[in-house]
Amino acid sequence: MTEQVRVLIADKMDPRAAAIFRERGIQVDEKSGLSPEDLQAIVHDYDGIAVRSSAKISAAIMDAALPRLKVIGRAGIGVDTIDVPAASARGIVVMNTPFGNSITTAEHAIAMLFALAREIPQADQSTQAGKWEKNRFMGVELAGKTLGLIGCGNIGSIVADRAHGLKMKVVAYDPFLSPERAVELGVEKVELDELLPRADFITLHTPLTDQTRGILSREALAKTKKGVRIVNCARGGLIDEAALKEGLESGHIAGAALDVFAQEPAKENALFGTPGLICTPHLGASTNEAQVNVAIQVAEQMSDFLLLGGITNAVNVPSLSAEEAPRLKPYMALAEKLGRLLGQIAGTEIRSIDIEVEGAAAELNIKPISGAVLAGIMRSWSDTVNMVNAPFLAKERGIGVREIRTEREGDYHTLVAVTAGTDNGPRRVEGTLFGNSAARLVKIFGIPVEAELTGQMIYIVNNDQPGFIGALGTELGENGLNIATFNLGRRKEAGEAVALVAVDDPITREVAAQLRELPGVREVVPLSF
Ligand SMILES: NC(=O)C1=CN([C@@H]2O[C@H](COP(=O)(O)OP(=O)(O)OC[C@H]3O[C@@H](n4cnc5c(N)ncnc54)[C@H](O)[C@@H]3O)[C@@H](O)[C@H]2O)C=CC1
Ligand SMILES: O=C(O)C(=O)COP(=O)(O)O
Repeated sequence: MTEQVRVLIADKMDPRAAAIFRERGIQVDEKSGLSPEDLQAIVHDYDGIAVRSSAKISAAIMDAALPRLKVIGRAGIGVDTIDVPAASARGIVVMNTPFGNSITTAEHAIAMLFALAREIPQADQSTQAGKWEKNRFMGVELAGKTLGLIGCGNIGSIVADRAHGLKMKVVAYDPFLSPERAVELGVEKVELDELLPRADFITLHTPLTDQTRGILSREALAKTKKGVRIVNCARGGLIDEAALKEGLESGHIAGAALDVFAQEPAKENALFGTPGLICTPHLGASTNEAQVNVAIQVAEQMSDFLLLGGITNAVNVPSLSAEEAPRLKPYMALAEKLGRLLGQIAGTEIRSIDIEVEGAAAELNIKPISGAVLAGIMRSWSDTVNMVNAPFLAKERGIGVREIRTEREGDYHTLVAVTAGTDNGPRRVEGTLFGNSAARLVKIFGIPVEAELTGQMIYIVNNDQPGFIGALGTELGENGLNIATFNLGRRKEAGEAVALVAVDDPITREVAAQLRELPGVREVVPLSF
């Protein structure tokens, strides 16, 4: 009986997320506002955890959630509250919903621009306090001003579009923005050092990474135009908060509108009360529309993954649609078996891995196939490897991986070949699918052999000589090992031969040693699949 799939919604989320999980037969618990300790205490019971930005998912929480946890779903964009490298190393998929709240967040940035330009929060407070300070509040127009975008991806592009509607000139600093895309968006692509002194308003729209942390540093802020107004609806760590406070106090910076803070929840912050500062409590994504979008998307994506193996919007593993997944499944099983075979025979000697797909296999997404090969190879070294962490582990061990696609068909309508580069030269295995589903090895180290890779097996290389098969059968029989299948191949008559023998029970070290003593035997490797 398969175990009930369970998901924890660990943050406040639109009820549609839970409804979707339930509709799809997944058991769901909703527990927002837990302390890290309380979260850590309960996570072992779940296959998936859905979060927004409040529940932080650290390596310690993942460790407590293993071996069961398979996926962390972010109902939103930023994954900086999830330790993604730790998830990758542990084989846990992390997915987000990259578009669901982008319009809403861009609109918040525009709202902040207006709030800064006309001091709306301050004027509101003063008016409701009965002061009627008509002469105190003198704003600036947005029309004709230069908006400097730092980060011009999904949200930055929407902000640019809205700013054009407001008749602003838009310049953007984003090293990954292509000149063609900049033209398409009608923005002028500039370097940061050019943007800083030119912009009347600056808005930030990058993720928080090691490269972007402190991008508006003290030095950068010093290069801005006098009277600049700054909006941050991206991440707190992007601005040096102490330098921002000084800039506001000195009057060099006319205003700053912050939705996000270096420390959240920001119940205390040295910036609070500084003249010209406007704050909202990380509301960028908080509209009904955005929350419905991200809740539905995250629940659909996580359910597709947990129930069907489909991967959408994962940030640490290539995508695989729920439609593709069933077609790829037999190939991934074949790829994993070929990998396991190589891993057990060539073991830790492997320095590089070439994965080739030919014929029908070449029409498919190669990434999951190569992920399965790597997982198969490395599973002989560690049993916590899966296709998510295998590419990272390969990289960590300095193993070069190449993927090669050949459209033409050879002897088989579909073929997956894996070549491991070792200190003793290349070792190549090839496999196909019979009837589009049954995995078969068809060639091992240049020798044609047809074998199902299953259960307990022995791989034997011997000199092709009369009497060997009889002697092998007798030796196995004397050790109480029943032969299930016997697959033979040879390079040429009286040359090198291989046998892949499936047996009903595991082969002990002692039996393997006895087999090595048989006349003409060159190599014996017990295998398990
Ligand atoms: N306040 C809120 O509630 C929300 C905040 N966000 C934040 O907004 C960020 C941006 O979201 P999207 O536009 O959807 O992401 P995106 O990935 O579409 O765009 C990010 C852009 O930043 C650029 N970038 C990366 N490194 C850079 C660097 N060193 N300098 C300049 N640009 C750089 C990228 O090239 C990319 O174009 C998210 O990562 C998230 O942290 C997102 C949604 C809601
Ligand atoms: O999507 C994002 O990156 C956000 O910052 C939104 O955060 P939230 O889901 O509102 O906690």
